[in-house]
Amino acid sequence: MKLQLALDRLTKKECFQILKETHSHVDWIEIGTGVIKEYGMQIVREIKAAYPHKVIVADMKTCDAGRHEAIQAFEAGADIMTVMAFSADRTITDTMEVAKQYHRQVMVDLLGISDQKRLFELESLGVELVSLHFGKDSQLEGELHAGMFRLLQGFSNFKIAVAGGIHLESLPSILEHKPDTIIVGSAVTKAENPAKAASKMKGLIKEYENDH
Ligand SMILES: O=C([C@H](O)CO)[C@H](O)[C@H](O)COP(=O)(O)O
Repeated sequence: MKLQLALDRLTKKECFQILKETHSHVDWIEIGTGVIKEYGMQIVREIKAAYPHKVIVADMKTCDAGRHEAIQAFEAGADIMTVMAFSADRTITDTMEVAKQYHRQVMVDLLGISDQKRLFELESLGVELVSLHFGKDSQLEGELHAGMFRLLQGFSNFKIAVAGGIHLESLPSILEHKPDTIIVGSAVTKAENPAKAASKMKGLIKEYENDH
């Protein structure tokens, strides 16, 4: 299982400081949507240049103009870009077509999707990687819960990432669902000691993998 660190609501200086402290504990680095909106594709370029061996996820949250935005992300050095599951099919297939040309990947963000019908459609579009996502604003009124994994029941072909306010206490119950990637933002970036928080997260993941 990979640990993906999401850099959200941070200045560029803070992003680099947190990466300096945590990079050895994380597998994938996500440049958050808000950070991209603040600094543009340049920050994706700079983080890829600083961490060339890490998988860089540009959280574009593309919902239209898929071809253009996928090119933007991959040209900037992203290994994975995100597109919203509620987008038009054509938006999703265009991003995947560009990804194929660049030998990169697309992560389809399931934020707001609660019906398996869309999952069947995504499967038939050839989607390979999805992220189960409990949004930041919803986190003000609740928590990512195990029931959300029901959406993906029966879909063995998807690689699954999971995100949404995951913290040290909630991580063990998420691990039980064996996602391929665990996305963690605030629990690390807002921690008093981000390195310690990331190392504990990675430690729990490794421990679970050793035991199962
Ligand atoms: O995608 C995200 C969210 O929509 C804000 O842009 C976050 O990267 C994702 O939710 C992980 O962050 P935390 O919820 O803070 O763990």
